[in-house]
Amino acid sequence: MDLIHCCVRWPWKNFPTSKTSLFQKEERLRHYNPLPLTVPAFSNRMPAQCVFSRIEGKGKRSPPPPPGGAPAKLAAASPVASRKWRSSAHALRGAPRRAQTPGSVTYVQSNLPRRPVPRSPRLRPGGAARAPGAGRTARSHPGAATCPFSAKMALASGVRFAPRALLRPWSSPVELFHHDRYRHHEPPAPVHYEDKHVSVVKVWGGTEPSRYFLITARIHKWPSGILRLGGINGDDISEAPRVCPWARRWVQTASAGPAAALSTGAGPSLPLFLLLAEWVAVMKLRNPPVNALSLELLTELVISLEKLENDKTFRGIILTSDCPRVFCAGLDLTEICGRNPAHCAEYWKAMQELWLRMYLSSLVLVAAINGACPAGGCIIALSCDCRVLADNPKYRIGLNETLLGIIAPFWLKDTYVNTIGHRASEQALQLGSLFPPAEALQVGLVDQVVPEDQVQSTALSEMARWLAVPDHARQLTKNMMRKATADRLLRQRDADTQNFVSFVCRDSIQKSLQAYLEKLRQRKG
Ligand SMILES: CCCCCCCCCCCC/C=C/CC(=O)SCCNC(=O)CCNC(=O)[C@H](O)C(C)(C)COP(=O)(O)OP(=O)(O)OC[C@H]1O[C@@H](n2cnc3c(N)ncnc32)[C@H](O)[C@@H]1OP(=O)(O)O
Repeated sequence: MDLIHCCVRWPWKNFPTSKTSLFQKEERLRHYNPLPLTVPAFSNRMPAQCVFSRIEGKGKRSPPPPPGGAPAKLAAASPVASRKWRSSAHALRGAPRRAQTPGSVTYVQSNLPRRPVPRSPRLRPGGAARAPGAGRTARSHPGAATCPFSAKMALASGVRFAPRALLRPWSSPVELFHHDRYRHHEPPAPVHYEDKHVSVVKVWGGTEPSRYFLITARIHKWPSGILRLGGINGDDISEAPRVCPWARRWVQTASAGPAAALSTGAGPSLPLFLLLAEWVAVMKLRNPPVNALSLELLTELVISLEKLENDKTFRGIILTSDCPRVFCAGLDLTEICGRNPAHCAEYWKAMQELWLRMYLSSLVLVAAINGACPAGGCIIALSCDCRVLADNPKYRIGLNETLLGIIAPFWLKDTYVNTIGHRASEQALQLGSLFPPAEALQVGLVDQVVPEDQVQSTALSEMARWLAVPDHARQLTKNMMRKATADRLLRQRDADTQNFVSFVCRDSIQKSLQAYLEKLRQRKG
């Protein structure tokens, strides 16, 4: 299994979930002393100030750490990073303004007189930034100096903007990078590009489609200005010509925010700013050939879930498959076929544990189902909060246990009933129905069916939608909806394990499992 964590620094620990709080935070932001901070180009320890510290004095910029180093640092620093930042923010507020170092481009001041900043701008999440005075001219105010994009960028690109827009969180550069915290880190892809607006200095992260990446780019008119562009892409970003229009457009539309920038064509059209507020982990199941739930995979999943749950910086997980054409083939039948009862018991306990963790997870779980999803695979998907299925008639989803001669245990049945209702479950369970996408959508097994290349981006938009809800309210509601079902298993866990073991260890069941496995192998031939 592969874990990919994408993260974005945001100035506040909790992303504002309502317009009011957004305004409040924006106000707070305005009053920060816009001192140039010298931070390492790839610092993981400045979750907030990074946003305002793109511009660094000459000779002061630390070289970026090797990409392999950053994730490790981040892993260590993430929970305390915001605390550290808070204390540095306090220190900053009282600190005297430093003289600008030669060569640094820290403040962007226009000659226009300052005007009081209106107090109630109209913010449109995801849309073009609109504030009183928008579209008339580029102005400066104390806060504008903190944004390295602001006036110069607008002048360079001809974009007309309002100063308030420059302060908008999503008009600031955002950072997004992907790394595999627990396993390995991919080397950055060699992508270079240069044009009159921007040159891409480095791309961090993989170039594989639908991966997360970070582009470090240089804005030409600001020799010392480094911009980091984060992105989520369904496209292959390894082709420079595709990166650059994206990057350029991002720059040009910075005043309208990344969401608008991403919807300009090269990036997916997402309300990205919501997603960018916190960290989202992407878990890719990777147990070839069919992501069968082996004991090892179950254990990995449980451990990873626990880690992510305990890491308070994460708010959501997107679960998807790294194996072509299969999301998850369900129980690994080789784990229960021809094995001793002790092994079967251990295996089933791991399955219960995973279901309990997923079903009651406080994180938002979105299943990006990019392949076939039978039986246990379907249960994994149903334990998530939301399911996006690729529109391919071969990608069928459902509980087909009866066709194997086995019976779905009560908690699998309950999960099914909770999702599609009693009558539909009764029918589907008895018939062992595997639904093609259109039918799965109709019966309510999945929430969206989209073209295959849009599964990841749709999952991300869904994630944004779920993350827009305050965590505590969403979590309590989830708990209220699901606890009784989970409690039922918790009360009967041992009995359920015994039932499972005695059932699958029966000779007749072993024979039918063997025959089924044989059939699968022959089908391949
Ligand atoms: C009255 C009291 C009752 C008490 C009740 C007690 C409780 C009883 C408990 C019973 C358990 C209930 C829970 C069951 C949940 C399950 O998950 S059961 C597993 C069901 N899974 C399936 O049926 C999926 C079968 N696989 C497929 O349909 C296909 O493989 C696929 C659509 C997923 C992918 O197709 P394709 O890409 O064409 O690959 P294949 O060529 O078919 O397979 C490649 C390779 O993988 C092997 N394989 C496939 N599935 C599994 C699997 N689930 N486990 C292990 N191995 C699998 C397949 O054999 C091939 O192997 P070789 O490469 O040929 O060796």
